Amino acid sequence: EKYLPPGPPTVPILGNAHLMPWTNLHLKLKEWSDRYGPVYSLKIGSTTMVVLNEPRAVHQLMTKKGALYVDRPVDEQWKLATDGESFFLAHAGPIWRTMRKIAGQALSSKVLDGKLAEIQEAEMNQWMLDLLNEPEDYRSHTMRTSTSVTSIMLYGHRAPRWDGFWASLLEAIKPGSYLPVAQFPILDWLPGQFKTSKEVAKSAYCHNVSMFSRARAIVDSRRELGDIRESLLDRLIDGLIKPDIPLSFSQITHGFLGAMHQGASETSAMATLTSVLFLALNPQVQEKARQELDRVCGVERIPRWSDMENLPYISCIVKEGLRIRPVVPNGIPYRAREDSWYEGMLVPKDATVVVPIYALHHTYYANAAVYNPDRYCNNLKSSYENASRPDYENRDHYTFGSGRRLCPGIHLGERTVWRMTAKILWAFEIKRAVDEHGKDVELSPDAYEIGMSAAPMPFKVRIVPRTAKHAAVIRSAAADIKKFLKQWE
Ligand code: HEM
Repeated sequence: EKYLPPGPPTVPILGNAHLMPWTNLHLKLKEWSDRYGPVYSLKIGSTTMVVLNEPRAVHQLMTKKGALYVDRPVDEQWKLATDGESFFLAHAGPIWRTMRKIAGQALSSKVLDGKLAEIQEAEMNQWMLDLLNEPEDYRSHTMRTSTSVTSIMLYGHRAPRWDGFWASLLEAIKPGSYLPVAQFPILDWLPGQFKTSKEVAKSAYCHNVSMFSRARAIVDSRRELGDIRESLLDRLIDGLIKPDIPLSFSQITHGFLGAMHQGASETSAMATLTSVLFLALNPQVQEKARQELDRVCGVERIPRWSDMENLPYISCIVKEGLRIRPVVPNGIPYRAREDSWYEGMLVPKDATVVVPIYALHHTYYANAAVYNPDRYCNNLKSSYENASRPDYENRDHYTFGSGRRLCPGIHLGERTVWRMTAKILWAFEIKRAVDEHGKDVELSPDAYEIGMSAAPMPFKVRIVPRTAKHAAVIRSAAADIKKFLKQWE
């Protein structure tokens, strides 16, 4: 005990459990770091949690000793809700390793930028048309587009409408709904009525299994009709991707593809909505982006991912949005496999290890609370390249996690947010909404709903085409892609 990192004073039995807040844990994790040091520990009953709010500690432990921090904490509630199969929470054994390898190959930058590039661009162009026609519904259009891109990649089916089956996959119950704080085992210390009941976890499991099974059934039926597509599931079924060890039907359908869909759709949409919010609050950033876009694409051409190297300021905007409001503010916790040491402090075997993404982003970046895309003008490497750079002090952000459990959708997530950011800025002005008296409607950069992920609460903005010419280009591009998109329905 005496070698543990410092932390708040404990009380008998509870340890620090009574100090855990019900909301805004991300702010508390930062506050404790300011008080007790960047690496600190908490006692939750008999368990130890170690928080690493320091780039050096994350590098030394999560990257250099990654094999020790590759597991997730063991939690009964998680097991009930996922049958122990979910990619997110799986024990880091052979099945998890097999899933990681398949995801790494299927969602590599090469695959995404090959045959699948055109369909991602087309979906985003459709999004622009939707914004043009129904700007007030920008939130649901953004969610539909993000979930559609994911279902095309995973299942070969797009979500043409917000009220159809493929969009409804987004309603798969997220870990956050049955794990409000269970990831930090405080719930075991609270009276029964406050606990997330086991029933909730079990019903999350049944709901998700039925959604993911239906997705699989749709793919199986279309394949029976000879319609074979370029999706991850199609390639798995055809043996074009060969798992190192055989995965059962349920492991592929629920634990792997289902979990990937859960991890993909909302995260990318929320990251884009954060950029929309901060861009509305910072018209000067929009103006600077437009100058770059006009120089590279003019009015005639919609920007594409292949323009990325020539549009560095767009990449800065994407990175700054991911930094200032990370989508998973407290990360997903890890479990220490063995005792290890950091600067004379013990991280004991079985400790829950937390990399507090929001706290890191708001401690180590100059004027961290200020939205300033320019901070990235000398760091245009991808998030993936940044995650493994040896000069860890210059890492762009931790929004996709750390170490060996780094988000396997990092390339797809980054591309989706980049494409949306470039296209919306090229085509539209994002203006503050005005009320009936002509006054700006209040926009708060802090109005977020925070559970396991952080989602900006619905906010009002006006999304206005920059010129009639821009609107015409959107309409003509959308007419061209209608037929192309049809083949994914
Ligand atoms: C902006 C978009 C995204 C963000 C911010 C994001 C963030 C994260 C974070 C923070 C983690 C935890 C990493 C860790 O434990 O260190 C994670 C894990 C994961 N993400 Fe993402 N993600 C995004 C997009 C995606 C996409 C597009 C997919 C799949 C197509 C995906 C699938 C997953 C999966 C399966 C895991 C669990 C991996 C494991 O435990 O081994 N995510 N993501």
